[in-house]
Amino acid sequence: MPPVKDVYIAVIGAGGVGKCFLSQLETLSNRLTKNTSSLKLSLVLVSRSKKTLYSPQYTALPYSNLASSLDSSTQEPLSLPKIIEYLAAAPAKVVLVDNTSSQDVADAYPQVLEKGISIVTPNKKAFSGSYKLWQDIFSAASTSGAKVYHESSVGAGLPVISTLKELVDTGDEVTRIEGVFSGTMSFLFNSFAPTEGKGGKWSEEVKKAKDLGYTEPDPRDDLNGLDVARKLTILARLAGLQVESPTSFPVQSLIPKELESVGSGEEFMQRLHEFDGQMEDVKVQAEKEGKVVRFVGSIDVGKKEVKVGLEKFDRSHPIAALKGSDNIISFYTKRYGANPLIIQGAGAGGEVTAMGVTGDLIKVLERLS
Ligand SMILES: NC(=O)C1=CN([C@@H]2O[C@H](COP(=O)(O)OP(=O)(O)OC[C@H]3O[C@@H](n4cnc5c(N)ncnc54)[C@H](OP(=O)(O)O)[C@@H]3O)[C@@H](O)[C@H]2O)C=CC1
Ligand SMILES: N[C@@H](CC=O)C(=O)O
Ligand code: NA
Repeated sequence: MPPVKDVYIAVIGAGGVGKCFLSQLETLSNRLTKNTSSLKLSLVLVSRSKKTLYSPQYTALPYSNLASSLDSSTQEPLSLPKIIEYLAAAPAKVVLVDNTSSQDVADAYPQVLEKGISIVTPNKKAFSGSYKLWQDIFSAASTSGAKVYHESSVGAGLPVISTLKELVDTGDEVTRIEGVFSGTMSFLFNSFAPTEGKGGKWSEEVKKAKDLGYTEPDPRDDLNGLDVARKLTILARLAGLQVESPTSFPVQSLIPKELESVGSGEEFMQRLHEFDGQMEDVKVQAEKEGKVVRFVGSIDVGKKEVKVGLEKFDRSHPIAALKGSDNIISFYTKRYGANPLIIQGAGAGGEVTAMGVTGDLIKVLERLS
């Protein structure tokens, strides 16, 4: 039997996605042990915004009661530089799993990768931040040999990024990418403006989307179009466009003007119902044309144009007929011709997002030398 190779796993962020990931990690770890794999995964650190639980000697943390052990941890919370220092000193390969939506954590990826620590993440901030950060991340990874995967940053666990990379790497020419890229927006419009029936109140549907774990930690990041703009920035860059940032192209915001300067997400949620009439008008306008309204995005690679916003669709259109939090993403390419390659399914939710993260971890494990 080959000697057992240790791989240490550190998880930052234990919210909706993070908790599901930890449970999938436990299953993966047990499966490797049961199959007498040559790999042994040890969870050595878990952290939330104000709590850290870690193993100073890199022995594996137990999975039982992990959430409560983290909540009641009396260990001094480690700052990001301290976490990187701790992981860099580990006596084996390390994978950092970033399950936050933190820009600070994202900004540290180049330093993490430089130290040979691989990264898997659903966090969009690193790959849709400045173009310089994007370049620094991939150059640090190629210099150190560390791996970086972010499948769940677009379309949650749906194989969107891996598919686009394969189209590009095998020499296909991607001409256009379009569709519904937000689980939250999909859920909102499918329930607020359904193809049949009346639909619910806008603010109540927003609350439901938040309770179901579809929204960003602050739902305004979905409603202002920025979450979709981030995803399109990532896809456009992978398709070869040098998009500077998610604010460098037209993005329609659904935040009522009157609430743009509201300080907290909580206050925003409390006051949103005052402006339900605005979205109702948009819905009625589309209905007068026999259509429904949906929030979509598109990338025209040839024209170098990216845009995000509301559009009206016939009720029979595949985008109008989506259900739940489903995304639909169409890749138009030279090889696929007039009939695009289409990916459709749940685009938000803890379990499906964590699946993309765990899948990425498996890819890293397969590639670690
Ligand atoms: N939810 C979904 O359907 C999808 C989410 N994603 C992405 O997954 C990521 C996680 O989303 P989700 O789980 O829903 O969000 P949550 O708000 O539920 O969880 C975020 C977690 O990150 C922790 N956190 C935030 N900042 C820091 C920090 N600086 N250091 C340590 N921990 C931190 C929070 O700590 P605390 O618990 O203390 O607040 C919390 O545990 C986001 O990037 C999101 O965009 C991607 C696709 C789909
Ligand atoms: N808030 C996002 C979560 C996944 O990226 C969405 O609704 O799509
Ligand atoms: Na994905």
